[in-house]
Amino acid sequence: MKLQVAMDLLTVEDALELAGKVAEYVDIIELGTPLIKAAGLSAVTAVKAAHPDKIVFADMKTMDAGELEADIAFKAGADLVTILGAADDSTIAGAVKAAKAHNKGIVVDLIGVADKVTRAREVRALGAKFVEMHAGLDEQAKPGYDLTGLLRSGEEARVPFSVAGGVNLSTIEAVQRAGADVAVAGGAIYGAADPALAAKNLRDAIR
Ligand SMILES: O=C([C@H](O)CO)[C@H](O)[C@H](O)COP(=O)(O)O
Repeated sequence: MKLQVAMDLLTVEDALELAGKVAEYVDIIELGTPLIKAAGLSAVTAVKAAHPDKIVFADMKTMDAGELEADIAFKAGADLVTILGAADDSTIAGAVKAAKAHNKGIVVDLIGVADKVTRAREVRALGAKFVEMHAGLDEQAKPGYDLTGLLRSGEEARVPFSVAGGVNLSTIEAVQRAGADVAVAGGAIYGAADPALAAKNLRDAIR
C-alpha cells in the first residue's frame, strides 16, 4: 500500500516546506483543493520541480470540463488528477482522454456519492486509474463519523482504491486490511507537531 500526504495548506511556501519534511516517507504528494484554489496550478509545478521522483497528485475535484481541466493540471506537472464521481460520464471520459494524451492518470473522487460501490465500478470502466473512497473534512466533523463505511465500500467494489477521510496512526492498519492501494493522510501529518515523525510512523505502520 502506498502512502499519500494531502497538503491542505494555503501557500506554495508552506507546501514546499511540508513536502521537504515528509517526502522521504511518502509515495504520493497531494496538492489539496484549497491549496490549488489559493495558489493556483503554479503550486503543482513548484512541488513537482522540487520532488521529480514523487507522484504529484493535483486534487482538482473537477465537476465539468474534464478534458480541459485535467489537461491544464497535467501540463502544470501533475501525475494524477482528481475528477468528481458525481460528474457526468462524459466529464470523466474527457479527463481520461487528457490523461492518456499525457501518459498520466485520473483518480475519481467519490466524495458525496451515495452508492460508492456502483459508481466505483462505472468509473473504473470509463478508465479511472483508481477511485478515492473519500469522506471530506466537513463530513468527518459530523458526530459519530468513522472510516468503516469507506472501508466496506472499498472491499465490496473490487476495483483499485484509495481511502481518504481522517486516516491516522490508529486507522491505517484497517485501511491496509481492507485492501486499499493508497492510504491518504492529511491532517494526521500536516497538523502534527512533527510532520516528518508523523509521516514516518504512518510509513512504518504499513506492512
Ligand atoms: O481531499 C481532502 C479534502 O476534501 C480537503 O481538500 C483531504 O485532503 C482529504 O480528506 C485527506 O485529508 P484528511 O482527511 O485530513 O486526512
